Amino acid sequence: MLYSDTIVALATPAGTGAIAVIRISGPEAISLSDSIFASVKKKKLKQQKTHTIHLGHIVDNGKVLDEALVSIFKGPTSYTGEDVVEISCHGSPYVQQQIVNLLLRKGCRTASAGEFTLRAFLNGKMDLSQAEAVADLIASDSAAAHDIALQQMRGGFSHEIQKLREELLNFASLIELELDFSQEDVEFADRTQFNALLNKISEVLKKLIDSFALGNVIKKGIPVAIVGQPNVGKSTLLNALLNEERAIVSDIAGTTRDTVEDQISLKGINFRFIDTAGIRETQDVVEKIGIERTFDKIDKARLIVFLFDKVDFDRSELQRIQQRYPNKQILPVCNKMDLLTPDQVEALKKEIPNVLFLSAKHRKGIDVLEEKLSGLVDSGALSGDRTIISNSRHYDALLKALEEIQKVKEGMEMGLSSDLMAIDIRQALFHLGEITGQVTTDDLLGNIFSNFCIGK
Ligand SMILES: Nc1nc2c(c(=O)[nH]1)N(C=O)[C@@H](CNc1ccc(C(=O)N[C@@H](CCC(=O)O)C(=O)O)cc1)CN2
Ligand SMILES: Nc1nc2c(ncn2[C@@H]2O[C@H](COP(=O)(O)OP(=O)(O)OP(=O)(O)O)[C@@H](O)[C@H]2O)c(=O)[nH]1
Ligand SMILES: [Mg+2]
Repeated sequence: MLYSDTIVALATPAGTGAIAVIRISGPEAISLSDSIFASVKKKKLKQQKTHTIHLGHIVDNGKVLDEALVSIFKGPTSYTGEDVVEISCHGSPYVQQQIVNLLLRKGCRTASAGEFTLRAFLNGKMDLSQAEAVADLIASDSAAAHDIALQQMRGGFSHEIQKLREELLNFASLIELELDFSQEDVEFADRTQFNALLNKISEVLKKLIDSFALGNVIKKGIPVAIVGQPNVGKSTLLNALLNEERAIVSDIAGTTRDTVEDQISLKGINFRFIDTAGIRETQDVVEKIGIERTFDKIDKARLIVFLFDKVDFDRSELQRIQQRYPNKQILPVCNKMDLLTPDQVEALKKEIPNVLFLSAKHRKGIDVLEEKLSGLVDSGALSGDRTIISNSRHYDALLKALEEIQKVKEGMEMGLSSDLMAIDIRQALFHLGEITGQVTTDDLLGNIFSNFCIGK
């Protein structure tokens, strides 16, 4: 047992609810609970089996505070690996506070953010990437982000990394052993097998690294900038997409000054739409700042909806944006189709092959745009078992691990001596271990768990 103190925290949100859950973990969890709980069956929790629930009263100095259900989980078969007790009490803030205070008086300590999960990690109940996934799962607000977190929580990719790391560790030991026999020129580590392992590891690492572009974007929501000249209907389109009068619309060119943004989920993926100030030459100081912000937002966006509203729109503006952002997906969209003749529509279609038509004001064609946007996200990558990483800490560690693996491979090809190769292998092992938590520092753990909720 790593910890000698017993921690307590409210596991449900503060405030009034039907029921609130108070969570206790540590060596004294059961005895402390016994000291404040009188079960209707008159049996002590200590005598009860793990994973059982008991009805009774929470009593403070002979005074009944609440009727409650108490669940017990005996270590090591619990979430944290320690003895855990959960008190489900009535959800009044007063009752919650009284019970927590009572437990503090009896000798519990207030849990810090994420401390239950930190203990689960330190007690070997989960590895670090699984613990991080718990926080991601709680924070996930779209189906896709939820899927990624859940997969990671189940150990999807950390088990794979762990296995590869062990195989690499094996070779490291053999190669280090060769150092002891350096006079005799022996090779304990089969170089062909070792090379095959290095290739396998690089392949896995590369796949995971590539998945980050999508994973990160899914976690944060895909930023889509709506840009175009003043008055083309950008704010109207934002409102239509959000189904809410979010941005001010008027027939005065230059209405939107500051950017306005909001999220919606399309087919389980979050998109963050950013309405921007219309681009034009202007002497207005405030409008100028707004237009600068438009370009800042385009820099950060992943997709650009270029909106225009008439047949004779300024083609040079579209070209300028295409030239300035050659690596971004730009979607030309023609608004106010209600004002166009069928001939004009046909002509535009011919000129701009992938153009979409809609009428933001009349909410026509919005579904086509939505369809198109969600189609642009590589949905094939989302379905199936492919692992997607979404955590930048993992991404950094994977990049560094891959770099070291490449060094080892190059070293082998150049016939580098075992001692130098061993150093690079150790580095690779270090970075792989950072992901699963086999290598940690207090700083790192502090960083990760302080972002959790209290009670988690
Ligand atoms: N009331 C409650 N609900 C909860 C949690 C919790 O801690 N309490 N969880 C917290 O996040 C999640 C469930 N996760 C859990 C994971 C493991 C164990 C557990 O007791 N594991 C044991 C024994 C498993 C068994 O054999 O039944 C173990 O792993 O050894 C409990 C909850 C979501 N819902
Ligand atoms: N006929 C028609 N008018 C539209 C349509 N969409 C928007 N409008 C009108 O176009 C005018 C400008 O709309 P906004 O949404 O404010 O335009 P904007 O692009 O945000 O303009 P700035 O913020 O000034 O850059 C308003 O009068 C809208 O009602 C449409 O589909 N058809
Ligand atoms: Mg506007």
